[in-house]
Amino acid sequence: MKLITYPDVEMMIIDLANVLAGELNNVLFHADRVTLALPGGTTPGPLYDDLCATPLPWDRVRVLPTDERLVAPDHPRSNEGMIRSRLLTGAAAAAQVVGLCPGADGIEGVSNRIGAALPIDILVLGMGADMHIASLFPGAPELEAALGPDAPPVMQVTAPGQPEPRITLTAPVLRGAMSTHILITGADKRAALDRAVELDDPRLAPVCAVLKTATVHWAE
Ligand SMILES: O=C(O)[C@H](O)[C@@H](O)[C@H](O)[C@H](O)COP(=O)(O)O
Repeated sequence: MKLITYPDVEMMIIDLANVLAGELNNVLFHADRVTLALPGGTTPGPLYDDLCATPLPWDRVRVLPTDERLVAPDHPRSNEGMIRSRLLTGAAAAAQVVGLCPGADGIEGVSNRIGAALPIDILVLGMGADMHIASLFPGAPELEAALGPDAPPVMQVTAPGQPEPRITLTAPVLRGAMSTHILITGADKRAALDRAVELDDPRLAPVCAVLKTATVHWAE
């Protein structure tokens, strides 16, 4: 794990947006398309506000939410909706979002749809103070299966304490990313990160599924 500590959140956002722009361009230098997996939640919005202004061939960028609440894309709690409103604007309006919201073809259909966008090239994750990433929550009955080497690429899971069930990319897909960034702020999440490093067990701290190869970006 590499940990970068920033003097403030604004500096962290500016730096990470630059890093992501560089990584996206590097992939696009030798590939037709690039898959960028992004979290929902409240932290990454300002990152998307910065990133969307980056001049790059956004029409060759596939954006994959790391997870989704089981709500319609136009619902205020939708991660896809948040990503569309904060990232798919300006230069980045031409990017393609591959959503996780199941249609009539259910989770099978989601799995088929995201297949063409895998493996992930560049992964950005948030983390909860309970050490969850995406919607891999400690204590969820489906966690063991979602962490396993034979997990399907995407699963519907329980999210303890959350208002609705979730759809999440599973650990093998997240671990398969070429580059992984974890974006966290505040003392609670910094303490949670230290706890995860100590536990070193994804069944107790799901972030451990990707931590060893991740760059963690943190500001108070
Ligand atoms: O659906 C979601 O909410 C996210 O994908 C989730 O994994 C998020 O990254 C963490 O819960 C941190 O959320 P905050 O950024 O709101 O603290």
